[in-house]
Amino acid sequence: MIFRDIPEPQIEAALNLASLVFHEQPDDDTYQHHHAIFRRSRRIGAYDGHDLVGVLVARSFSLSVPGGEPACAGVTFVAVAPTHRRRGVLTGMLAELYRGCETAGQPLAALWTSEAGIYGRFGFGPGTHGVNVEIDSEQPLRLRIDADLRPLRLIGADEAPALLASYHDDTRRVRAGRVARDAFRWSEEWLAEEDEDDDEMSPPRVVVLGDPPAGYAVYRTKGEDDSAKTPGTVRVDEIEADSPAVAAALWHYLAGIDLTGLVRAWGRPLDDPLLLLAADRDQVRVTSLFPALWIRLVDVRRALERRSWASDADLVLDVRDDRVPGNAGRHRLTVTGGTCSYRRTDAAADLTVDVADLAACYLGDSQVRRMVRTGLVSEHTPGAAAALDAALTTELLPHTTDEF
Ligand SMILES: CC(=O)SCCNC(=O)CCNC(=O)[C@H](O)C(C)(C)COP(=O)(O)OP(=O)(O)OC[C@H]1O[C@@H](n2cnc3c(N)ncnc32)[C@H](O)[C@@H]1OP(=O)(O)O
Repeated sequence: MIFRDIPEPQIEAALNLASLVFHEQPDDDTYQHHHAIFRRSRRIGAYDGHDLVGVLVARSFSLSVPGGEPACAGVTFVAVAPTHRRRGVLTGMLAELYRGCETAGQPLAALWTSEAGIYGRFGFGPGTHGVNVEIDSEQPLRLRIDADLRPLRLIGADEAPALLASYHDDTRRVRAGRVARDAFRWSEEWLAEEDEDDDEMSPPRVVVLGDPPAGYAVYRTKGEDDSAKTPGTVRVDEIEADSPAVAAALWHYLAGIDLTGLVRAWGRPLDDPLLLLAADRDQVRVTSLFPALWIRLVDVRRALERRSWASDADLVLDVRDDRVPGNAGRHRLTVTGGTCSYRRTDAAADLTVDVADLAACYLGDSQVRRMVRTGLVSEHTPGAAAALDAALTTELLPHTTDEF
């Protein structure tokens, strides 16, 4: 088996392999869209002789981390021919990816899983979580604070990138785990006319409060479904607000749209203020909690050095990583004044941690102390886990909206 980049003339073969594996028959528009993604990305192929039997696409973007935004390989379209499963094709493609990340200066890789059981063994850990929230909007939404009364306005999806891109970038500075959106991402993906998963959904609607914007929401609607006994539904894809009062105004608007009786907000952050603002938690319910973006610290030293830190620390980490040997072993993490250095050492370890668990804690989502309590991380020096947690902590939990 040979692993190498897929040349542009073979994109069609790679797309055909992906369609076969994902049991899909994309229409023309979707095919062209996927073709554009493949053209713009690194494409790793697995070849059995001349036959392409595996594909892995690595998109290139920056990911917000506390105090920075390092380059990240966004892994997607991972597909192995049904004839070649469980023969190490995925393993080989990921090894090739990790080698390429070093050359490309990408200390991080990230992905959304199809099945959560696949990627932990390759060093990925769930770096952000999301919650799905449902609001019963057959009755007026009751919130515990007053809403900002400034007028709301609907803008065209084509106007949104120019008006909202810098606002969205500001949110990335306070919420780690967010992908940078270029013009292609905004127009062709985030605000695409058709919803790729549900063709009954309306085009995207964008509502803005304030000028300049103090908050906005992106949503789609769907009419009542008699057979499923589902009322007209508002699906909220994104809502950002400068203040709780602005958030309250946007939620009231979304819950008050005529001919709808249900608001479904997908993948909200665990610390979404809505959950505290709701006067009736039977009306505003969390329906599921799931790992969202999985993160891989491909280069642990660079990844740690690219983020900012909340408190000083001096700890020796013994990192286990059997896929990227350069990461493995004992390193001294010294944090002073918000920045860190991370150097190899022979000193005794304070903590032994798998690289996937370190990734789960990297953006401030998971706690090292919890990992110690559950037996995943070994603490050799009492207090070491608490010290690392204090240094990693962030004001807001990390959160990812964009699937890729
Ligand atoms: C980011 C994304 O694109 S997510 C989409 C992932 N793609 C899919 O789900 C499409 C359908 N599935 C496939 O194409 C393939 O089965 C893949 C990509 C999931 C796995 O590819 P393979 O080449 O068979 O994996 P490979 O042989 O390298 O297996 C590596 C290890 O992962 C394990 N593994 C592979 N698939 C799975 C799975 N679905 N669940 C749990 N473990 C898995 C293997 O058992 C093996 O474990 P081992 O090292 O302990 O023996």
